[in-house]
Amino acid sequence: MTGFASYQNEIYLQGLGGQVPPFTTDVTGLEESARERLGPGPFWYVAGGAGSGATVRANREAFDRVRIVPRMLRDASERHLGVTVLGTELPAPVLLAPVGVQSILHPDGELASARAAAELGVPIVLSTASSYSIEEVAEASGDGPRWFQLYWPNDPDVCASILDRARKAGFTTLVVTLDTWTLAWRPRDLDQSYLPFLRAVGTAIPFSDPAFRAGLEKAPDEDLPMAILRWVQLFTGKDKSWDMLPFLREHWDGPVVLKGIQHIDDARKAVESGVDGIVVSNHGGRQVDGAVGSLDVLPEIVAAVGEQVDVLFDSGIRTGADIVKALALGAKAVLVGRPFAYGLAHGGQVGVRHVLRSLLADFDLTMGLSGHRSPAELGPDALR
Ligand SMILES: Cc1cc2nc3c(=O)[nH]c(=O)nc-3n(C[C@H](O)[C@H](O)[C@H](O)COP(=O)(O)O)c2cc1C
Ligand SMILES: O=C(O)C(=O)c1ccccc1
Repeated sequence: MTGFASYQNEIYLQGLGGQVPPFTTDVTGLEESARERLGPGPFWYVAGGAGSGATVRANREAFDRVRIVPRMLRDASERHLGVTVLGTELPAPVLLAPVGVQSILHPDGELASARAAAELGVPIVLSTASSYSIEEVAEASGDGPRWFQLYWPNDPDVCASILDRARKAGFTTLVVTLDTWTLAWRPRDLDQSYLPFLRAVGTAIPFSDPAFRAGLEKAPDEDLPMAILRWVQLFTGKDKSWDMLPFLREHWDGPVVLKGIQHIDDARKAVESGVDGIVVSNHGGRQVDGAVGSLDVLPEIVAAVGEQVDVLFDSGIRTGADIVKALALGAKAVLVGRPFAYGLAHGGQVGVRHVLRSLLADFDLTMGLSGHRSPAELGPDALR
């Protein structure tokens, strides 16, 4: 076995010396064990969804309705899983999704996940709601590939300043999240009155930003409530529209990707507005309750715009088979959210690395055993 699948051999061989993996290799089982490790606030902040949780369930049900049809005697023993997406070379078509406030899961937060991702060459997408600054995460990420996720602040000077810092710190691609201009009704968080930002977690990027600080009379550590208030005002987006996208182009010289697309008309608008890619995502079911499963809309969006822009996918990826399914339906790459967040909760950098290696090994083996040597060989005919 080659590549990521070698993690399987490594685990079995270590077993001969009496060693077992740091925690489960079943990524679908991580939520349960994270619940035992985390307090109810952080656990439900990650695991919860909008409203009744119907969209979280719809995301998984969409995967369950699609099945892989394996092919035999095609010599898929050697696989090449690498892809180039928007100018970034990926060892496999997988990125770490932007996940904010990671220090609620482990004190090393984004630094740990950046280090784990860099070890494997997997890109991170750093959230605007990071618990560490852009520059701190860039240092942890080292030579690792890194993209930056923007929550678009209402103040253009703050926006330009954050983008400037991200570019200077080696972030190559900009991912603009459109679906979270305010937080959804999230009963699991509301019942506990648990919101990390109001405790100044996930505010490191603006709090360390000169343009943000210029709008404050006192530094954030001298008047925390005021700084938090300004943070809320800045990131509760009121005034965004399609015709404002050129502003981002002016302030970013790399590829621009819109995250949170679910409707084909919005996918077409994204293309018309000249962006380079989209992420078909419903934010892991955290924003609109009762929404369609993200995988359900992927094929129609790929059919509408897949020739013009790179279509990425997230929401519900938990196994190697899920990655195969999303790629077969036309995604160029997938983003993984909660699984790596649970890995972080289980053991910082080592935990994220273990989750990523498990998921990638599972993907590698599922590719081979279903008769596919590379992502390019996957199409709708691989599925039923
Ligand atoms: C705890 C948590 C925090 C998140 N924070 C952000 C964020 O700051 N920015 C963003 O664009 N998406 C954020 N997301 C959404 C993820 O990027 C991604 O769309 C989603 O987690 C994918 O679904 P999955 O968790 O089922 O893989 C967050 C998700 C979780 C679970
Ligand atoms: O919780 C989320 O889903 C999310 O995207 C977010 C929004 C603002 C700050 C941190 C995370």
